[in-house]
Amino acid sequence: MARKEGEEDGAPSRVPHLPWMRNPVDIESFSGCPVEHLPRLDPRLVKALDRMGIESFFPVQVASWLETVGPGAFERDICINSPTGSGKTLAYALPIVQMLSTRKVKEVFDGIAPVVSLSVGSAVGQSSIADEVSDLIENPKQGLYPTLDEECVRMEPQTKVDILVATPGRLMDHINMTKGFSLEHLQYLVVDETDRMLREAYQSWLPTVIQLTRSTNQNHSWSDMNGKTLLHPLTTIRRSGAERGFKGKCFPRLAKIILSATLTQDPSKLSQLELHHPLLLNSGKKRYRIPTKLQSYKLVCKSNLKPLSLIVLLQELRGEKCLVFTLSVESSHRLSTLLEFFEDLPFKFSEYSRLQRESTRRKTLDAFKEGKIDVLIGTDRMARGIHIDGLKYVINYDMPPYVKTYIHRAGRTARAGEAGSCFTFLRKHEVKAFDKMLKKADNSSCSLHSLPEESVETLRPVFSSALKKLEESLESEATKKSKPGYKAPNASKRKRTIHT
Ligand SMILES: Nc1ncnc2c1ncn2[C@@H]1O[C@H](COP(=O)(O)OP(=O)(O)OP(=O)(O)O)[C@@H](O)[C@H]1O
Repeated sequence: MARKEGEEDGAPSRVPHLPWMRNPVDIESFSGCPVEHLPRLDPRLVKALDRMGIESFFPVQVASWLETVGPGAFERDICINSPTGSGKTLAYALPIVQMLSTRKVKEVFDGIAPVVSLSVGSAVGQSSIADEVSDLIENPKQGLYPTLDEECVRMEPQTKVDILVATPGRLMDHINMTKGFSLEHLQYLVVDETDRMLREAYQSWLPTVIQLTRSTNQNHSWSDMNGKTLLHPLTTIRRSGAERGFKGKCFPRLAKIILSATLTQDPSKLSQLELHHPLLLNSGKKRYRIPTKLQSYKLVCKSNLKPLSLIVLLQELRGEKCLVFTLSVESSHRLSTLLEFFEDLPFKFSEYSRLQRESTRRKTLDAFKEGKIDVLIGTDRMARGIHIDGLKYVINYDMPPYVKTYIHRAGRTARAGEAGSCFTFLRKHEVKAFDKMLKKADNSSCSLHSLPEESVETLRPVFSSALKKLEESLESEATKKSKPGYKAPNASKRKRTIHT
């Protein structure tokens, strides 16, 4: 039976299930490295990194480079378990861009088509599927192969990007429906946020991708009338150099990098990835690691006073950008509606929820990034993949259920070596469980933070009238929803875009 997230949160000393996880490469034994000192880095990439303001590499980036482009030569699939904000994106993007920039098939393409540099496409459901198709698929140009007998060659549309950034749902949409969309030349597969990706089946996206890439090189060669091969398709030469352990398996292989801040150890989940002699790069000794410059605080208060304590805490933070996490969309909505009935709060806040239209969510996030909103109230949906420059504070309005949840929520701050703080509201009886949960991670010390009682008390009179208004407001919303013909803001969108 598949384990739930919390069930595999073993004690710190627990021996990992899989032999290859027992002796990881310790990312912390690497130090940062100035960009120009990284061996074999293409000078064009040095310039690009300079334009991006990157002067030196973080340890995870150095470790990953050495195992892929460096002496490790990508002989093994790479599994990276490294904290939030530690720079995992560049740790895989840089080696892949460098390795693809020199691949043989590119030279072939360059010779026959006016494409010179690598192109990156996305299939993430942010634009319509039709727009994505036109960005990703090249329709055949007549006369591209003038020497071949037109009758022998069926010119099909084909994928025109070198690197595709995709969400599983949209990827599956293209696999199933887009003519000419093919993964048969895939050289590298990166699965970021691996633990989450493996938890969600997304129409079996992973077995499908692996299956589609397995039969490369064998299928289509073009023949003349006598069966003589005229031209092999423009297949990618996946890897050259030493390879290990390929008994009967396809070669060259599809090389993989998987990454997470909370990498699963569950063998049944990891086996779906069909990793090749995996090598684990791990940060520190423990399985979970909280960023070094993250300060954790707990605030103990009665549940009926939580909204007031939150307001007092937000007043203390003086309008600094802050994310507030609740356990459900309903409680996010309840909390933000309640706050609306407090006048003159010294911070601007907004709800951020999957119940809102995607366009509303995007506008809210932009306003937050631009500093027009100080506080976002939402659920764990905000805990993954969101990077907001200068975000210093995260508040767990509701206690996170698992240490992994804590790590991803808190990890929205204290990124890229910056300092940040995470506050967690707890009821008295939750304190013990919370302390125990945090102990599963490195750097888990957590101090008690108290709020001035008188500040909470001064808000009490407004609180009772705000609560009354809240109940009225929620009642009127419920009445609206129960009327025939009511359509939830994102109902139609959800139907069209599955699982993005
Ligand atoms: N070498 C570097 N120098 C300066 N900034 C960097 C460097 N590498 C990455 N960054 C910045 O650090 C931030 C965090 O990087 P990234 O999003 O890749 O972290 P992550 O490890 O993937 O985090 P998460 O697990 O939360 O997704 C980004 O703003 C990125 O631009």
